[in-house]
Amino acid sequence: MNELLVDRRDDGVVVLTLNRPDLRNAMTDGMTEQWRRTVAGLRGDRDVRCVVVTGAGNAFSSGGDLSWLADRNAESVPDLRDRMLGFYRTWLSIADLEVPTIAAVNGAAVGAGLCFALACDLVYAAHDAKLLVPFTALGLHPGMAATYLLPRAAGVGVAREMLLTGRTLLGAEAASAGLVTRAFPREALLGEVMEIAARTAANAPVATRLTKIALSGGGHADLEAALRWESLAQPVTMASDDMREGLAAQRERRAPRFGNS
Ligand SMILES: C/C=C/C(=O)SCCNC(=O)CCNC(=O)[C@H](O)C(C)(C)COP(=O)(O)OP(=O)(O)OC[C@H]1O[C@@H](n2cnc3c(N)ncnc32)[C@H](O)[C@@H]1OP(=O)(O)O
Repeated sequence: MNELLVDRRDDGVVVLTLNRPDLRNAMTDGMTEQWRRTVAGLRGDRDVRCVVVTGAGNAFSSGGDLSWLADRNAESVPDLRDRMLGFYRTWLSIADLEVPTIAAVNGAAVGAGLCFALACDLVYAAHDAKLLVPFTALGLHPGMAATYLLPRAAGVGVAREMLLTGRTLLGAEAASAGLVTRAFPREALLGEVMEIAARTAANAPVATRLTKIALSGGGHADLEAALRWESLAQPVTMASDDMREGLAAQRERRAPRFGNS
């Protein structure tokens, strides 16, 4: 079974769909391996301008495969540690892509599935999507960088409540709490996300990649570090054909035609 669907569109947007709807897109070993190979193929591909991830059926992802977890009793902690590190790093490699990444959370996003969505640059959720991280209810310590990604997205208070009590947020509440970027009615979600992705993909590629790098460090950098980076990166784009094209398009009231560098 193809557990990860890949749709490459002409506008530079690639849509990756987790495809085990019968298990609510649980992250099985097969899907994890397909994800690893697919992301490796996208890395450095200059035709790709934006990556969208979503789930087939009515869920985004139900997270770790519960039947896999149930079979783990006999393995040693060091062996499991290696496997879990590989599992986390494979899925979170989405954060290493240089182009903008967008999660379209079309339904439930649970545990590792929610963390995976939060590793994207932008997270759009259906109003009624259930978002939760019930690790401790399953007798588990959080994984997939939950203790890093949740506080970073929504603040320590929201992260504490979700991780310690297991509280479920619906997409609309999650948007108010800052956990996700914005929420849309379920039937409108994918259309809205594809418009946002197309707009993002149409922006100047080098300027976009440099902006993503700046934002990923920017939250932690001090003002001086931000100014040092910007005073290097902005002149790089000032010297580019893309800026000349962007200014001409603005003057001529037309859509810009950026190069592929
Ligand atoms: C290391 C990583 C750890 C973690 O990620 S911890 C978190 C683990 N995940 C969970 O605890 C989520 C469990 N699933 C759910 O809460 C619900 O599902 C949903 C809210 C995601 C969706 O609810 P609904 O649409 O009502 O579906 P349904 O009837 O509960 O499930 C349909 C089928 O999907 C299987 N399934 C659901 N989640 C998982 C999973 N995470 N791993 C393996 N199978 C799963 C069920 O068992 C069932 O199967 P059948 O039709 O044979 O009864």
